[in-house]
Amino acid sequence: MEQLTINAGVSYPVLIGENALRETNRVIRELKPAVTSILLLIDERVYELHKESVDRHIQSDALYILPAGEQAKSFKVYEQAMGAALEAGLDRHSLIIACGGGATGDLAGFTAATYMRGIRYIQVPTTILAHDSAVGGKTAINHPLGKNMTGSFHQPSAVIYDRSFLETLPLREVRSGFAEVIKHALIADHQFLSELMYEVTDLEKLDKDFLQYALKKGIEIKGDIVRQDEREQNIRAFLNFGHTYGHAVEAWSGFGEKLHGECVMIGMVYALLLSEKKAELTFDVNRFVQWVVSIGYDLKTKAPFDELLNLMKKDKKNLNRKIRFVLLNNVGEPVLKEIEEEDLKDIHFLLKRKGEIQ
Ligand SMILES: O=C(O)C(=O)C[C@@H](O)[C@H](O)[C@H](O)COP(=O)(O)O
Repeated sequence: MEQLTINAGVSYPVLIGENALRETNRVIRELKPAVTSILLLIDERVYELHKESVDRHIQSDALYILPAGEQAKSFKVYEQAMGAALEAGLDRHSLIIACGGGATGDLAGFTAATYMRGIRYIQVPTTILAHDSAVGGKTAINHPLGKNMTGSFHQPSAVIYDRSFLETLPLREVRSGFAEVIKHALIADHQFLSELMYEVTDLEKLDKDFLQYALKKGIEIKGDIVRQDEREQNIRAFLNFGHTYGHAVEAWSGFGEKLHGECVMIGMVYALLLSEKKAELTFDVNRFVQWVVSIGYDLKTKAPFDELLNLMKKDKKNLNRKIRFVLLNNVGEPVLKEIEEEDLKDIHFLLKRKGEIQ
């Protein structure tokens, strides 16, 4: 098992490896002040598939089962989770444990951030996607008008990433999560991207050790950015590469029809095409597109431009009503730029053509 430390205002460990879950009770015992009671918020599918090891290694005083996937990030489920915390009698020294993918972590983290104005929580991510969302303290729920519109920066006390959860992930979830790994490479590390493009030819047959290496690398890249800018005042926005258009597609399709990472991949290709036009990108975007299509990403979307534009107008990176995009001057050289609507429209139709001939 490997251990990383994230420094983002506070410091906390990320344990990553085959049997990381076994460390849960030790990690909790080491928290100061001592934890008085524990509420486990867990994704229903994860509980179905991993009940035995979860019950054995996570000793909670109360448990509340959340709907699987993005549906958990609603005001209704937030109210229910808050109710579960109140009924369990959590106090200010209690702990919430989030066991599930990105949506579970975001909902549980937001519940912890707001319960009695903030209590501690631990992330137990169970998906590839959550190597990203479990680290860095962004917690939120969705609004029909936009993704993650109600939220808070609230760092976890620890992240316990047991890779045995990943073995039961459906291929679509693997693909969705891997988009965020690719994002970390694109924004920060040319060499890492080359390794991914060379090694990953079939997402169904990912080598376990290579996957752990890639997840750790992604977490290190993210940790380094979050250490410098916890609250997204500047460079943390780079972690949002692919998310401006991606979140718009996700919200347009009603949160669920397409998975988050599937939308982020569409958004990243969009941002790469935009980077060719509005930044100095000379990287071979066509080769990248061929690779991602060959490993199963679908770049098609039926979303009409005007509706995506209205959603992008609500993006959290915007300033003074101007849409701002993370572009790349090169792989590993992100830049935040204001973009005009005409350019956004041109690239929307360029991406549509690429999607149709993929
Ligand atoms: O941690 C960040 O910062 C990110 O932007 C990472 C994203 O991959 C993640 O999906 C995040 O939750 C999106 O945040 P938002 O601010 O665009 O809602």
